[in-house]
Amino acid sequence: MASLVQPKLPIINMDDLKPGTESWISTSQKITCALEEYGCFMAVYETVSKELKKEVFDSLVTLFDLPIETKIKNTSDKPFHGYLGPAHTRPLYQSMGIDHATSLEDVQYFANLMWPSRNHHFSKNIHSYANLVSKLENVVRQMVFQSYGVEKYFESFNKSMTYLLKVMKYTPPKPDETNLGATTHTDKSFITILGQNHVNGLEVQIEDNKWVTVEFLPSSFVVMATDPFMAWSNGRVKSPRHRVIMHEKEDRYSTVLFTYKKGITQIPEELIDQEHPSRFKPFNHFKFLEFYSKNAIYMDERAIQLFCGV
Ligand SMILES: O=C(O)CCC(=O)C(=O)O
Ligand SMILES: [Fe+2]
Repeated sequence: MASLVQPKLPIINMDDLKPGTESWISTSQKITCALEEYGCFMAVYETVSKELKKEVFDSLVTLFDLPIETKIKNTSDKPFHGYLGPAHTRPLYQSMGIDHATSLEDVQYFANLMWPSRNHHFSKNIHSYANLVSKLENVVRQMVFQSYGVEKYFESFNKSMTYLLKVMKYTPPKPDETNLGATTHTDKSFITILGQNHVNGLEVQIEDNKWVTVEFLPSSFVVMATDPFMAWSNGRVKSPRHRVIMHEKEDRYSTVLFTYKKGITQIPEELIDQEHPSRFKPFNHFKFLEFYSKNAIYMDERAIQLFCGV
């Protein structure tokens, strides 16, 4: 008999974890299993306080209310890093990118473009938020590296990581309009950490034809593996397909912290053995992004296979 229970993503508490403690070790095992089975999990992370979260999401309402002439000033020479407006394939979607969002000067640069008369409040909150979320990314990456016995590569990885905070607004569909907020894809960052206001809409494919609607808990983020992370792990972690469907009548705001790795990413030799023959060649992450932006034949994990699969 078919089960009536709605499948859910694993929920893992990510607050106050100290390397070497029992809870660190057991959490490392849980997240590695979750990333291998689902490619993502829900992280409960109260380190980002409710007050800060409210400040950030309130400021996103103000940000997206700016005139289009202002929003298009958010440009970048890197693919998918600048303002993206609604298009006929995604009429409900807008996004903006704050590159190097863990640096206060870079957030201020973005804020000064949007509000030439200055908006210190925005810069301060976005900068704190990006830093706290980047700490979660660091812990997740360190734990996975440890679980796979390749922690020796962690420090050098940290030195070449860059952070993009992407912020999104989805409006509810008008009658006769598609309710598709974002089409099915896998992510092209290294790790994605996703947060939202109170409006759900993210769906993750956990098996063929089986999608879960992610019901965010208070103080939670979804941690998601990606094509480059899957390739780095030699196929161990899953790069989950996901999409956004707008069922609600309210605007949905979300944030993603995307990490990107500069230079060449090597697949650790420790992750290649008889049971796991080599599946990917070393790759340049930003070159992959460029390749993907010009050859969007596949929006899912087949893109990285095409780029650097063995
Ligand atoms: O807004 C969301 O929940 C998902 C956004 C997303 O998948 C992306 O930007 O890659
Ligand atoms: Fe995504």
